[in-house]
Amino acid sequence: MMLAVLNFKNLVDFEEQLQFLDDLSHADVQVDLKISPTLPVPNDFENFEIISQNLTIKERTVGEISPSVLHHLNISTSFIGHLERRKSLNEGLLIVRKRLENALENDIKPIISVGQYSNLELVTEELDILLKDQPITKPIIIAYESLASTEMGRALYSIDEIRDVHNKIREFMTTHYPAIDYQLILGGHMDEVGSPIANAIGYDGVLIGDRYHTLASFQPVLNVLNNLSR
Ligand SMILES: O=C(CO)COP(=O)(O)O
Repeated sequence: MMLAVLNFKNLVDFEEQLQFLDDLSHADVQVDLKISPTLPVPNDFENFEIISQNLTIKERTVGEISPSVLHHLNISTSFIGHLERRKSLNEGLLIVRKRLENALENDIKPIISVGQYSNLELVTEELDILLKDQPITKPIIIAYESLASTEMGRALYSIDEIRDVHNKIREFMTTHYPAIDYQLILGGHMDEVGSPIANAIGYDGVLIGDRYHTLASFQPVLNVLNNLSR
């Protein structure tokens, strides 16, 4: 089954997000769909999973989402170091590592985002900095995102490029972290055209941002994802 992660981001009106969730709860969803609204809401929908956009560090701090809040909402998956968050808030990899430690300690499945640099070698270096010596014993999700494509609002990569990234990350994980069970997803202007290509290359799923604000606008993508999952 394809994995599809939908991330609403902070500029999408929250009422609109709630309406989208409600409409989706009545829709035909065949794909493993995970959705992160700006504010986490209880994970009690039947045909998709609510996940968190962020998770705090272990030390005492203010204004961030704690594992306890997520457990209360029955949420068990969270983004760790989403690329745009890291860039806009100038957040370095060491703090992302601390978020990951907190996720692992509290049984929260991390979606680890990489792709800060477009250079292939740097993608696996970034991944290595995050994974090194972390006690990962349960499945994780690795999201590679073409950050430039998200920022520019169009697909800036060629099929060869996203295939190279896919093969490089798979090879790196097999060589350096053979014990880690992971799903690899692709982000960066993914839509009804890009999703089948990602699937054909071998990605386990796609990461989609805030370009769709209503079920009606998302429906063509959902139809394609449903078909890929059947
Ligand atoms: O950042 C993303 C998802 O979190 C991807 O955004 P786009 O789908 O708009 O490129």
